[in-house]
Amino acid sequence: MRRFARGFTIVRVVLRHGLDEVVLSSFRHPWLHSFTRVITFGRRLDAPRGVRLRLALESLGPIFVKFGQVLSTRRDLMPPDIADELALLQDRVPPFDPAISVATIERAFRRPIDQVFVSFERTPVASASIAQVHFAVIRDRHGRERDVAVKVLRPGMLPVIDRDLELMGMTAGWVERLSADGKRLKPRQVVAEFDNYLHDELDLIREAANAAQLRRNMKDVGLVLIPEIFWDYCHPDVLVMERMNGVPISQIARLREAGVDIPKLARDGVTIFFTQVFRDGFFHADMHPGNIQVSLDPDTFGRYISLDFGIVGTLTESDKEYLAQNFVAFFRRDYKRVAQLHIESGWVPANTRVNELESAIRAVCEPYFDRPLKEISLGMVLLRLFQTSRRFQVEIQPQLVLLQKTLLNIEGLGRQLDPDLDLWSTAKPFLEKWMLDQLGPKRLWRELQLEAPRYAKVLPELPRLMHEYLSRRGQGEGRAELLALLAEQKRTNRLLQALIYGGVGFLLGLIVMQLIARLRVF
Ligand SMILES: Nc1ncnc2c1ncn2[C@@H]1O[C@H](COP(=O)(O)OP(=O)(O)OP(=O)(O)O)[C@@H](O)[C@H]1O
Repeated sequence: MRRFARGFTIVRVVLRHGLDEVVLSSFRHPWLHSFTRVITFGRRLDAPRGVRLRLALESLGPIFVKFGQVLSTRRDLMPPDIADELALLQDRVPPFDPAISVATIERAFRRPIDQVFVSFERTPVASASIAQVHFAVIRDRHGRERDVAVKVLRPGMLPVIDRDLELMGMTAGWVERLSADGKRLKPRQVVAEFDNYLHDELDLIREAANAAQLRRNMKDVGLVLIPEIFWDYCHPDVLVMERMNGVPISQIARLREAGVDIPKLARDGVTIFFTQVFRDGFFHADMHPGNIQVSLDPDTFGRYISLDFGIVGTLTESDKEYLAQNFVAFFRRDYKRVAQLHIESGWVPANTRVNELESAIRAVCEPYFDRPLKEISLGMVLLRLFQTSRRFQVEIQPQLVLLQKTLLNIEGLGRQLDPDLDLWSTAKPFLEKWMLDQLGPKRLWRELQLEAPRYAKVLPELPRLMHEYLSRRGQGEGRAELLALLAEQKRTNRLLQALIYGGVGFLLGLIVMQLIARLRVF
């Protein structure tokens, strides 16, 4: 019954905001259009479609707002006017009663709150649809008091999320079946991805693990601080981490006044991003200014502070390699190579014609080279490439979409800090060094080291494996082949030995003759 009522509310909101025009525009069933025209007779719609969609999602509640935020990053699927409007969605909800935070913590740790924390601030510092943050003090393993931030999950979210997701899934099914664009847009897949993403966000242990991994990765870079996780105080519903004290990155005037080198800050942001992406293949993918602060503490002055680790992106070795090569080929204007890389990496179907893709990519990229390099937005180039790929039946990989979104965030942030920031010259030495590492002896040595334990295990087993193989193959052809091979190998070895001994003997002979000749001279 509840599901029915919720479904009814959704239809009402869709009709009130005139979204039937958007939803039904590609539907092939004329009776649906006539029917909605009749039931919405006399309706006036003044705002553009993107604004109406944003307002509708806001009125449907936080889960739909989150859905809109996720959709805004899928610029490979959304028309630009809608994506821009969805990007304005704010996850603003009133805080929940602190008594609920306390109850959640007490349930998680099965102790009264004053036995969990030395002190706990009931008024939250921030509140969003999924969680709320409070400050507190704990006693760590060494008995020291530590200031912490406590993230508490909003209770009862799971059933609400599941109900809304079920309705979204149902609607996506209709769109896929009835809309002419259904096959390309893959709405059911989009909802399934959102489902995964939301359920991940409901597990704060996962977020804590992301933070711990990023902190370890970034330790030697010395440009960014990531809160320490207090694992003894973590639970799927509660995350306790070091409390950070920084100035929000958006307060540039305050940072400048405090003496922070702002252009360096912009360059450091790019370095951090490229290190996370290309060195580690593990990057913070929610880099909006609300999650970034700058430290003014004398020991860590001018360093970034990263917060909120709910969304991270991961890249495989081959993704990283192809991306780096793409960037380098792009800056050399080698569009053929860019096209070949897209095919080799499997980002476009193998039967794509290189020259067609090459000329489409040229049309995307060439206009950028009329501008100074510092004005080229790599995020924008990637976005255009994705849009071009749509014509080539490409299914954009989710990790690349996350990367492109983060790149846009970083560029936006960097240029806000320093309008003269030249992203390419900041990134180029990094990428070139990385490529050298990938292809050079360092990489070979690293791979040998990685493989060594496997060889160490396999080598002593080799005679046994050989024997097993021979007995399995019995006296048949296989055995004869193998024996022939072994005989051949023995012959080759003998030949090599003869050559080496012969060569060494010849050299020794030459040296002795030279010595005798010299002795004669003296
Ligand atoms: N370790 C911390 N130290 C100090 N303040 C923190 C810390 N973690 C979070 N905060 C504060 O809480 C706010 C919200 O935190 P966070 O972004 O992690 O929550 P969220 O629920 O994921 O919010 P949103 O989804 O809106 O980004 C931060 O902007 C910051 O002000």
